[in-house]
Amino acid sequence: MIIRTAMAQINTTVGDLEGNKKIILSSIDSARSAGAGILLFPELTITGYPPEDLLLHTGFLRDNIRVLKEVEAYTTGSDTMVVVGFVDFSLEIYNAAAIIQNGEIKGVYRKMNLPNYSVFDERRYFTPGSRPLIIMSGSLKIGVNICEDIWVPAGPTNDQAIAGANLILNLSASPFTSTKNLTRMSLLQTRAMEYSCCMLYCNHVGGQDELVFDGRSTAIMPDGHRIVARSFEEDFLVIDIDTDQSTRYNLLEGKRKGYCKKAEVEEINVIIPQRKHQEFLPEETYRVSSEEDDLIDSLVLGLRDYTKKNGFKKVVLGLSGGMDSSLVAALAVKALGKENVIGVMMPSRITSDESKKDAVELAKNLGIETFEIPIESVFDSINGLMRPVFSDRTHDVTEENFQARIRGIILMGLSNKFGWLVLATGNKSEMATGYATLYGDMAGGLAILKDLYKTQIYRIAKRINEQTGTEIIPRNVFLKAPTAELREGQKDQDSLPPYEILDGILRLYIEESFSLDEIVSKGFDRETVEYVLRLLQRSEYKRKQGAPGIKVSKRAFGKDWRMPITNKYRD
Ligand SMILES: Nc1ncnc2c1ncn2[C@@H]1O[C@H](COP(=O)(O)OP(=O)(O)OC[C@H]2O[C@@H]([n+]3cccc(C(=O)O)c3)[C@H](O)[C@@H]2O)[C@@H](O)[C@H]1O
Ligand SMILES: Nc1ncnc2c1ncn2[C@@H]1O[C@H](COP(=O)(O)OP(=O)(O)OP(=O)(O)O)[C@@H](O)[C@H]1O
Ligand SMILES: NC(=O)CC[C@H](N)C(=O)O
Repeated sequence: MIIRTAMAQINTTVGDLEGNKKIILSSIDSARSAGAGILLFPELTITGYPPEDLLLHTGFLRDNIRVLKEVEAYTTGSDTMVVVGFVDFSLEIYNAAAIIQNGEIKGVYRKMNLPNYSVFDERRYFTPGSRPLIIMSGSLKIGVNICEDIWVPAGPTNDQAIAGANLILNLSASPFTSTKNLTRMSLLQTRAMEYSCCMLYCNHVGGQDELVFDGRSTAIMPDGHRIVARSFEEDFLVIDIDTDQSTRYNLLEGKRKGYCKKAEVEEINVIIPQRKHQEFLPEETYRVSSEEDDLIDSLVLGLRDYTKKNGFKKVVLGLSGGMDSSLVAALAVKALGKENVIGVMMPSRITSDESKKDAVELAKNLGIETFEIPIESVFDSINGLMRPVFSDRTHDVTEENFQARIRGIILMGLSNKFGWLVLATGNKSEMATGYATLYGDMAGGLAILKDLYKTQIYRIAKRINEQTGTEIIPRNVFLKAPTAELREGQKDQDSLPPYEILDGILRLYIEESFSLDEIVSKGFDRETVEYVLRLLQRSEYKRKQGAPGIKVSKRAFGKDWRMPITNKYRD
């Protein structure tokens, strides 16, 4: 049996019910013109994902149902079966998929496995569904399920396959991490091959606060053949699926034989149009991108969507001539175009000529507008103002931080006056150790490097230069030692262990949850590990007040990291 299927990998926006509806309706038009019998959307299509506490407002829930009804009405006169995500609402709420055809909702599936780990919080809101769903179309059986349903062992896919499903439709909102593509792809391939099923997996794409969804929606056949949509951008895949391939593989390999018991499933009937010939079965299109390319693409999409979806056009940042601000500026230009990025040089008497030269060269290479606003007079003024109070106390970190805070005031002033979003430049190594000034260089709306260790930052910056084929980020920025330039001769490495060691320790503690002793057993010096973990533990208060970042790792500071501030436990 040949079915023409379409997957709409779309970039919806949380809470933009009308905007999302427009995208859904236009995808329905595309599916109709393509002659598709099935059109699949990502998880919670109507509300966007994750809607978080909007789900606690009945007005929002009702508006989502109203939009669903409008989508339902729009399908009148068409036999394309549309599978769209929405919030089902009847006293309790369910993360659900509506199966709609010709102006009628034929059935609703409620997600059974609600993820509640990492960045997911679905049990805070949703009640789990209780029954897998099968769509019957003559001898064709199609299972519908939602994202996490396919990740768990013995989930609904299992029951649907045992009940005879030869095609599985999964609506997904699976956020990017640097290792997710490999895990996800091998999972999907395993499911398709273990159940001898054809599978359509439609993932969301776009940035939503600290999350980035990378798309890569996938059609996968029982022989493991994969057709994958574009990453980090919208896409519309049309594929003719021969569902008999599932039947043949099942007979050949006998995987479902012996499962005579009928699984507990709900059945609905929908007539799905068939085709005579398989015209669209693209070549295998699965490709593995390099970690650096994926990271660049995810940061660019995360920054672009955060900026646009929050109503900003331009961004502003302090340009120090150091690596962090150089990389943020380069990524911002990739995301928004050079005309929408403004760099501000704010030298003090400590700022070296080398730093000034590097900042100017970077700005020139990127072609961005710059301002130079020296901070010396304000610094002198605040020192004068405080002299009677500080009396004979020696200069220390207080005065260092004044400089960072003056820069924060200037950037926020530019933001207020011109409506530019301030980009903070802090990285994960700094955020972990508290090596940043609260209300100073931590000021800003979005900290795009917040989930990248300093050692990764150098690799990504190198890759940006390779991609552009020029030294956009000047060579000297790579060569000189990192410095906060808040006191004469200061180097990061005066306060922190070398970044290779620091990042190694942090990664084991944050991403792998190792204990102090376990980290030491990996070959790190005990005193250094103790020092790093103390820094990490005592700077929690800073992270709680910092700008959101973009999650790209297994565990990011943000939704994924909920350490108490007041905490006496020491490893
Ligand atoms: N548990 C807690 N809960 C709430 N607040 C707490 C707190 N513990 C301290 N505090 C507050 O925090 C203050 C200390 O924090 P803060 O004022 O930020 O200052 P602090 O952490 O002492 O100093 C900032 C450090 O970051 C370095 N830095 C700054 C800027 C850029 C870079 C760079 O390379 O990128 C590095 C700088 O050289 C210095 O070593 C305390 O004076 C106190 O007011
Ligand atoms: N002279 C300066 N002019 C403008 N902004 C500055 C200046 N010094 C610091 N900043 C801002 O404060 C941020 C924090 O400084 P920091 O030294 O950590 O970053 P960096 O100089 O970009 O990188 P690195 O840490 O590799 O030297 C900078 O990224 C920049 O946005
Ligand atoms: N929305 C979901 O159910 C996502 C959970 C899933 N494990 C993922 O990251 O892909």
